Amino acid sequence: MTSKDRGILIVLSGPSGVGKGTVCKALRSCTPELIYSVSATTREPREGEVEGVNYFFKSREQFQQLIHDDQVLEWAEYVGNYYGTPRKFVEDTLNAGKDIILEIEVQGALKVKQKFAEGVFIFLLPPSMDELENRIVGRGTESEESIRSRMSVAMDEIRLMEHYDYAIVNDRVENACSRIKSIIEAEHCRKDRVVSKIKQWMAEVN
Ligand SMILES: Nc1ncnc2c1ncn2[C@@H]1O[C@H](COP(=O)(O)OP(=O)(O)OP(=O)(O)O)[C@@H](O)[C@H]1O
Ligand SMILES: Nc1nc2c(ncn2[C@@H]2O[C@H](COP(=O)(O)O)[C@@H](O)[C@H]2O)c(=O)[nH]1
Repeated sequence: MTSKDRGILIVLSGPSGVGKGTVCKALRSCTPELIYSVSATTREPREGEVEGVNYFFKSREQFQQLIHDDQVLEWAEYVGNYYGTPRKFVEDTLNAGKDIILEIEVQGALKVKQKFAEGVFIFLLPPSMDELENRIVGRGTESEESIRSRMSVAMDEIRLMEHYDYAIVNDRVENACSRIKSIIEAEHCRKDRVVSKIKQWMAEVN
């Protein structure tokens, strides 16, 4: 397998509450071949969250050890907690030729971009800032303080949108999901990815 036959790394970012998790869930149900990267975090589990499904929940000491052992591809401190992407799972998935999606905040996404410039970086936007706040509040998982912090970080995150390849408004989940699906399909048809496969076939024929 040539390096070009690796899977595609897709990074989905956007402010807290915009709907990344909801859109990802919809995407995964209609694209079962797409692999989802489960992050590690030091934040407390929310009601219903399951270890290894939503996150790998860690103490701060355990998380610092992961960083020390170079086991995270990227990490960031967000509203008082650490979040990071386990490195090996991502690398193994890509090497197996499968596509993987990371649902992460902006600082981490920019670190991934430095390492995987060929990745596909998608920014999810709310229809308006009022709607963003409605969604965070409506989810009912955050304290007043957490909502304030997340809304204030959201403005800084949106300012960094220019570093992304695509920007999608999450007006309706089905629309956002089908736009992301189209992006992934188009990325599979990028000339450089296809040309490397053709070259491989030609080398095998000769
Ligand atoms: N298109 C949409 N229209 C209306 N509500 C939505 C839409 N997308 C998501 N929501 C709702 O908004 C809330 C936040 O969504 P979700 O938890 O997926 O956001 P998130 O970006 O993953 O947040 P976080 O980064 O904090 O994990 C949820 O209650 C979800 O049901
Ligand atoms: N840099 C990273 N950010 C991550 C990762 N996993 C999740 N996140 C982002 O953190 C915020 C808050 O998440 P929440 O579950 O507490 O609401 C959100 O933007 C997530 O996308 C990660 O591995 N690295």
